[in-house]
Amino acid sequence: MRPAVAHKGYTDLPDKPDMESVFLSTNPKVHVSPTQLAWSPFDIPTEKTTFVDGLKTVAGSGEPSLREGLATHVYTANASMKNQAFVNQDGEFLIMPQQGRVDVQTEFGWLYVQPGEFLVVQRGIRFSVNLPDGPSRGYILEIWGSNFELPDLGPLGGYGMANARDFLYPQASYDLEPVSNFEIITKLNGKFFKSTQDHTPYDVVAWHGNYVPYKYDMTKFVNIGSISVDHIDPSVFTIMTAKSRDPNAALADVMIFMPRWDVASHTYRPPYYHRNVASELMGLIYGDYGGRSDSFQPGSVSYETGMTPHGVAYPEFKAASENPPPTQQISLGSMAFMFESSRPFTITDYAWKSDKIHFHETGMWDDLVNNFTLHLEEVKKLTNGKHEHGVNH
Ligand SMILES: O=C(O)Cc1cc(O)ccc1O
Ligand SMILES: [Fe+2]
Repeated sequence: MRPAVAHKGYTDLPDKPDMESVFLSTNPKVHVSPTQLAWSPFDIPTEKTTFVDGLKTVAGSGEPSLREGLATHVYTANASMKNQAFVNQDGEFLIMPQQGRVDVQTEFGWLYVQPGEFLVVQRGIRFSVNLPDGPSRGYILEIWGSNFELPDLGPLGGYGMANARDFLYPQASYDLEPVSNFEIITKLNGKFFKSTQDHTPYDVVAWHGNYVPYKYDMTKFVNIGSISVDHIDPSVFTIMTAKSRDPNAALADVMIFMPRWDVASHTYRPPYYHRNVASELMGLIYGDYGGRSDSFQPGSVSYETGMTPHGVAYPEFKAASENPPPTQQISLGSMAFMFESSRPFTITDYAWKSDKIHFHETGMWDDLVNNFTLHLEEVKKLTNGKHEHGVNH
């Protein structure tokens, strides 16, 4: 209804001592360590703290003005943002509540996000975090110079892992209440600024396009894994990826470790003891993650920099080494293969005329009845004929 440019100008806000945006080792405020690091859950303060007040940076790399790098934050909040919006002009925020739901108003509409889900708000979009039922704590991954996208599925084909259909977008919604004093907090180059305006930013009546906040329920993830041998590279657990300028290395991958069958034979199934190129910052939404650090709890953070050795503690190693392999196997003692092409084949004269050629007995599918209509008839009986075709009950 009113353009965002209509405001009363920017004023500087004091630096946030618990936030960082310059991760170059020449910055005396950042620390370098090859040690395995871990943090217990960060306390939710008792004094009034909004999402923006409660932002704290844990680790990162690069610097936002160069459009290169990323930062990992946690937030702890106990108060909704009232007549206040936040806009990050540095990069994209992926927000993963760990405790307490958040009801997030954005310029494009509302997104209600619970622990187990995450929300992505792109660079430059105003949003307010409301707490519908009490305090909230969560993890944030911020990326500079890139956007989150689904990974290529490669040989998996058309679907699996995070399916596009499970990403939810807000419905356009707008506020009409007269607002006399609305505050916008801007983050630019890690510094904070305030501007006020006498109208709400949530006055967008319609939108189109795809540069829009979205959310994803991580329990919808379709796990892919080995069904023969070997512990697969955890890249199979990638929900979203963000490209870097190096075609061979992502700026960031967001991965999930959730309940799944781990059925491989002759395989040590926990994460192998490893030293790898990736820097790994992990959190826990709920439950446990065996043996990673001595006190990894929901809300904790653990971190190893690339090439720092790590792996599970001895009790996990022992249990995994002693557990018998699963016994159920498909078609034990058989092996089939397939040659596949995008091209329709034609059949040679030799093959066509061969006395080996034969055709399927068409009757072999006759017993397949129309279960859909049969089911409807059944429902009709159970509902005394009140069930109508095509009506969704
Ligand atoms: O270190 C971890 O716990 C994460 C992880 C999981 C896995 O299955 C393989 C490698 C890896 O880094
Ligand atoms: Fe690892």
